[in-house]
Amino acid sequence: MPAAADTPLAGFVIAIDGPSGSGKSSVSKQVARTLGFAFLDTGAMYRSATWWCLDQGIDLDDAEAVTAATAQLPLTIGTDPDLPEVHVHGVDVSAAIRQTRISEQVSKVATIIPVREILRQLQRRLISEAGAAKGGVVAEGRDITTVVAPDAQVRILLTASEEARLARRSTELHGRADAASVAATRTQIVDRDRADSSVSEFTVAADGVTTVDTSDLDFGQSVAAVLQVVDAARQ
Ligand SMILES: Nc1ncnc2c1ncn2[C@@H]1O[C@H](COP(=O)(O)OP(=O)(O)O)[C@@H](O)[C@H]1O
Ligand SMILES: Nc1ccn([C@H]2C[C@H](O)[C@@H](COP(=O)(O)OP(=O)(O)O)O2)c(=O)n1
Repeated sequence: MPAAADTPLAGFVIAIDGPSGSGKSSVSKQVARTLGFAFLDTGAMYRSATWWCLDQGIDLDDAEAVTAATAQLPLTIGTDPDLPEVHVHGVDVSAAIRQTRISEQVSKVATIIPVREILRQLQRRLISEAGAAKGGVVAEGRDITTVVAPDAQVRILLTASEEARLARRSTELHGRADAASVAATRTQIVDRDRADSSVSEFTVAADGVTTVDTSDLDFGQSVAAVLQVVDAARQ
């Protein structure tokens, strides 16, 4: 359950967690579009904190400095699934936060516990505001079902085999999934998930969380599978 100080969330909340490349971001966006709900990409917030620290010349191994910078993070994040723009200090960082230099370093920031608490509070506030404005919100990340919004009406762990996730990310980054491209993608998927799993459990579903395995599903089938879980909860 949420910590005592947390106020209840507004709107219908769908929380989706899972490892890198499981389809969280793309599937959650499409589910939000279909339902007319808002969408929150919490990974983009960790990426933005990383971008901000690097921009400020902060050593990412200095946990205190990273925490202090995150506490002052001048972040604006869009919750429209068709316009999930991210600005830091007025700069549109939507593309910059997806660059390899951020992907390779974001786990350093995401594994600092006080940073997680700062972003958790901000995420709960954004989920509540977006849920109130649109009637519902799909929020995705690594700890939404367990830590940020364990009180969500729907909680889903979106998984896929390592092979499927590597092939998807390789196709996204390199336009193909041959042996060399998959090998080049491995650091961004396998190593990052290993680091991230030291602070969040996103490989095994917690009590009350429904697992949706997309290994053998195409994109449309994955969206349909999530919508089926949502429909069942709304009956
Ligand atoms: N079920 C699926 N089948 C095939 N490709 C998918 C599926 N789900 C997502 N993808 C593709 O895989 C890539 C990674 O998906 P993404 O949503 O970014 O994953 P995550 O947010 O979990 O890292 C994207 O290019 C996306 O279009
Ligand atoms: N709720 C969250 C969301 C993301 N993170 C971390 C884990 C990831 O390494 C980074 C970036 O997340 P993001 O969802 O953009 O990563 P992928 O697109 O799935 O590869 O942030 C987290 O620790 N907790």
